[in-house]
Amino acid sequence: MALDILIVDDERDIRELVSGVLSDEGYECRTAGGSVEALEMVDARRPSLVLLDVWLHGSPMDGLEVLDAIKAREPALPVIIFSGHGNIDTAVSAVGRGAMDFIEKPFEAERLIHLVGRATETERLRRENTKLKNDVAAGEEFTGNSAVITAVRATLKRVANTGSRVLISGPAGAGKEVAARLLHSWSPRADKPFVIVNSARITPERFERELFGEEADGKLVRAGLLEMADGGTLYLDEVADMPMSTQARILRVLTEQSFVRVGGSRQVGVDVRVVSSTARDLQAQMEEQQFREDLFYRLNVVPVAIPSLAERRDDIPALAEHFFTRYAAEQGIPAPTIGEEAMAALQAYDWPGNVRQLRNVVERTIILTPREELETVEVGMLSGEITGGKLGGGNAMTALMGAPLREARENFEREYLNVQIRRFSGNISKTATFIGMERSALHRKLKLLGMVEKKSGPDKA
Ligand SMILES: Nc1ncnc2c1ncn2[C@@H]1O[C@H](COP(=O)(O)OP(=O)(O)OP(=O)(O)O)[C@@H](O)[C@H]1O
Repeated sequence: MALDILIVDDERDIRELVSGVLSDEGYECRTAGGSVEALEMVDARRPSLVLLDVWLHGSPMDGLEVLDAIKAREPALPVIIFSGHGNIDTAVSAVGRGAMDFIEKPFEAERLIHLVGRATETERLRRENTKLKNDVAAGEEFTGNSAVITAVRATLKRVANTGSRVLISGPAGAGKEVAARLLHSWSPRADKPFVIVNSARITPERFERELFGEEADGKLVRAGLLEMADGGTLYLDEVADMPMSTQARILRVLTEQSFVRVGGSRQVGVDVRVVSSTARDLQAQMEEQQFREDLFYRLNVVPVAIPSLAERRDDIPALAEHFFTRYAAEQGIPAPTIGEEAMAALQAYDWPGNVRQLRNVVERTIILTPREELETVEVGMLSGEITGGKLGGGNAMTALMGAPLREARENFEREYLNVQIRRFSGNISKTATFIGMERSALHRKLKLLGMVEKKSGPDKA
């Protein structure tokens, strides 16, 4: 995770010496011999720290003026001043003008390393935090062991090292971002930033500024998301919401690995891996001229589809346990066990909001249930939206009471089998085992009740 240091000194020997010492410490160094070149380099790519000489012979600006120019661009960018004997006063005034510290020439390598380490501490912490956040999100582990999620995980693992572009499709809340973070954490870019471009939340007017940053009179005004993602992964969330004009520009970035900031003319080079996601049918968007076909083919090198939770109900137990454990830990209580009936209700529900909704339901259950009752999660603790009328809820019971026994029994059986079959994703063998019936007997029962077997699910036997 090399931090980028810009060394500005008119003496070549000093530049080379400092750059040698710091490179040995694992920093990436750029050097400039004069003020124009120095500011040019700051504008081309924001460094993590600038080491700046007070005297810059042969330059239009001296060190203090360069310091002012840097602070005008990026007040938060740390600068350390090199001062010679006899200009300590100047160095002190530089600190008054925003320099972080100064170091007197000639200096010991140890002192230089110490000062640079201290000056870059904030930047290092910021990067480590980003990494930590990525790890935590990846720490979601992309829970689930259904066949489809296992296959998705295998694809992500296979392409993580390659740098190929990946397009993740699936409905809202299904886990597209979790998958993208996992891919990033498995890639060689893991310790570089994972930057999200949330296309649905950025207004079309602001889009290009957000993505490409701004420049005025050749000077950096604000770095954009692309620049911040340099070396890492850029996640284009809900890519179909990107305005057409931006689509054309992003296409150029993909082919040239460089771009021009808004209001600028210089080419800024970046090395980013682009992972995008969509909940919409991009094919239809293309037919309606809402999405560029050439961009689609560039982004969709490796397609990864994450189905809705209802299409992979076998993941529900693992996900529910994962969230109950997590939210119980947050409340400082032991992870509850999930009662059989409660689990059946969770597995039978359709989850229009997918994994996000499941997570919210679990969180709500943990918060709303008194602690002493939380040893086992019972069906009654789950919110009505999950159990509503499906599992012997009030309405269903009233309907049964109003019917003769035979009809009531048939209605009950129909309802019961419906839930169980959905719970096992249409797998008749698993359903039969669970309800304690022979498979053939279950077939007969379903026929008798006029229930058509679901055509989905791994086992249509
Ligand atoms: N496989 C998973 N394992 C653990 N948590 C998951 C998983 N999938 C989704 N989640 C949880 O659901 C939340 C929503 O997932 P995510 O943000 O990845 O969805 P998405 O498909 O990107 O949808 P959207 O575009 O609406 O954000 C995540 O914050 C995470 O808590």
